[in-house]
Amino acid sequence: MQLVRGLHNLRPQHRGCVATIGNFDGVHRGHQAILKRLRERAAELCLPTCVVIFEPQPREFFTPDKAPARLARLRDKLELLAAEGVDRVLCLAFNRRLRELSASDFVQQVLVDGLGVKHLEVGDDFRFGCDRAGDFAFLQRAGQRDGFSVESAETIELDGERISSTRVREALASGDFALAERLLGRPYSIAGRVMHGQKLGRQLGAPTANVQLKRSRIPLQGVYLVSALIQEQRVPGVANIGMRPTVQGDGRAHLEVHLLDYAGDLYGQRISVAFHHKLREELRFSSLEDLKTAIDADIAAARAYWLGQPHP
Ligand SMILES: Cc1cc2nc3c(=O)[nH]c(=O)nc-3n(C[C@H](O)[C@H](O)[C@H](O)COP(=O)(O)O)c2cc1C
Ligand SMILES: Nc1ncnc2c1ncn2[C@@H]1O[C@H](COP(=O)(O)OP(=O)(O)OP(=O)(O)O)[C@@H](O)[C@H]1O
Repeated sequence: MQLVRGLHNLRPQHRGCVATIGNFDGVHRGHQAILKRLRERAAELCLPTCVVIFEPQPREFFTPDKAPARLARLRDKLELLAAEGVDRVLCLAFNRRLRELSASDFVQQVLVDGLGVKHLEVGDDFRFGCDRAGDFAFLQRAGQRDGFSVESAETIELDGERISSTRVREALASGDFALAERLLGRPYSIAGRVMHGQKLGRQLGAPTANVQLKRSRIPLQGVYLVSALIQEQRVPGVANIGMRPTVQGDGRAHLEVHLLDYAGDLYGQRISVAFHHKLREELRFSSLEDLKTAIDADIAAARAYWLGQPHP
């Protein structure tokens, strides 16, 4: 999959494609359905598929403090889109210039002059351009004028309700990982490189892999039953996501994973941590001894859980 950052990096050979536009945060089953349609249309027209995304996402630009925590950072989003068979991603910087672009200028500059779009696939609620003035009817008129077809994908629902990134975030916040998995079509996971920590974990009897988060806001906080994908092997464990109030934190959220019966060296490796069940909230303990007792209980709960389950 090819990544093109910014309109100025589009070349004549990028013209002519089947495209869709959106945030695609989490690449959930609604997104997957649109991407499937995109692949089908692309095969019919013998053209590559292109997904137009924004970085930051529009809400992060408008209200950085109120925008919801991302399900996936850009790197993970690109990996998920590649796994869906997307040929090209055009990543546009969402800034003042883009925000002020009218719907017709967006169509002209991005879709017509930039991408030479032949077919556009959008969700039924899709809106774009300054003040969200562009909608499906607008795109259809533009398509008739500029020579591209537009199709509105049917809404994908689960249990009678539309699947959305917002709904995945709500499922995670309420600890409903089974629902998150049904919305995403896979368990919710966070990937990152294992970094050196304070080396306190060993002292606590639970060595932990510190997974670099590289983002300030995470849609989860607390202690979880997890499994980590390490060189294509699933290893069960327990994880804490939070500020570690008991030890001297650095004011940033950390993801720390203790893997059951695992002794390998993970430093520098990129691992993917899948979340299966919430055990408890993160707490401030009055001593390291109390924290150790709590972590021992978390590990015992994880062992009991995995005993009753098929191996992850
Ligand atoms: C299963 C688990 C549960 C944890 N729960 C808490 C907690 O409730 N409160 C807290 O302050 N830290 C908690 N921690 C984080 C520990 O403080 C942290 O792992 C320890 O300080 C080791 O840090 P280090 O790897 O940087 O040495 C937890 C860690 C694990 C693995
Ligand atoms: N459940 C769904 N069924 C069909 N199309 C969808 C569904 N969810 C999103 N889409 C479409 O996928 C494209 C990208 O969606 P986008 O990520 O912007 O929205 P979303 O998943 O609904 O997120 P949010 O909850 O943040 O609004 C848009 O065209 C959107 O209409």
